[in-house]
Amino acid sequence: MSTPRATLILVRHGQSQWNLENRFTGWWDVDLTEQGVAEATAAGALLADKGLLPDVAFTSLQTRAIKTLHLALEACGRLWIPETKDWRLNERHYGGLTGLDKQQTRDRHGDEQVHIWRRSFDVPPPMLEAGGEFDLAADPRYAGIAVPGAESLKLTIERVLPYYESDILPVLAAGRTVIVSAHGNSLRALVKHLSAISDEEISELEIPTGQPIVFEFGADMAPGPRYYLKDR
Ligand SMILES: O=C(O)[C@H](O)COP(=O)(O)O
Repeated sequence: MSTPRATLILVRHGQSQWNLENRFTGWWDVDLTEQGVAEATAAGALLADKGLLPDVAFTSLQTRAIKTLHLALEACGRLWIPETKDWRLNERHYGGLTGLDKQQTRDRHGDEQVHIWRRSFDVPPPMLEAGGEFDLAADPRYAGIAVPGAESLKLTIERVLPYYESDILPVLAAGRTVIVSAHGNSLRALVKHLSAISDEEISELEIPTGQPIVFEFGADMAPGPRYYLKDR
């Protein structure tokens, strides 16, 4: 009997309150908006409609991704599947930009600087002030974890990729259909690796909210081209 084909479904959380307010979010824990709830439910309905049903789930420690996962799984009748939450799937840490309005930050520092902070490969945003309003060091969910002060995409990749390789890839290699509900930049990290996107070209890649992206793997576990499930 042949092993079923490994399939990876990536979903960025639905619209969050700070996506709506246009604020830098990173590790700060904000909830979904009403539109975000609708997007997450629609993502699950699409999985059901296309008959692509996940058997195993992974998500971050952040409410917006966890809720997106649960809403999507409920919509496709798969709330019962095993799920693992891990900080290594968290959004990249926005450091000292956390909580700031993205437009006001552009007005203050210029479009180019903000683009570098948001989309460069290896320039991290300014460090978060320790002990300030957005310091998560004392948050019990991060007990025992060295919460970063700021992360570039490169630093994000340095924790997402080892986790993918140690925890997600073996499940895929067993021929399972895996769903990962995560964040714009933790998913850019994964897509960069799976689609072999260069450090330069990755600045162009945007991940829309609530839109399942699919990779099917070959028998050699090489990922095929990615596609949006809505287009199939
Ligand atoms: O953390 C955030 O602010 C967003 O989720 C992603 O932000 P970005 O589009 O600036 O990378």
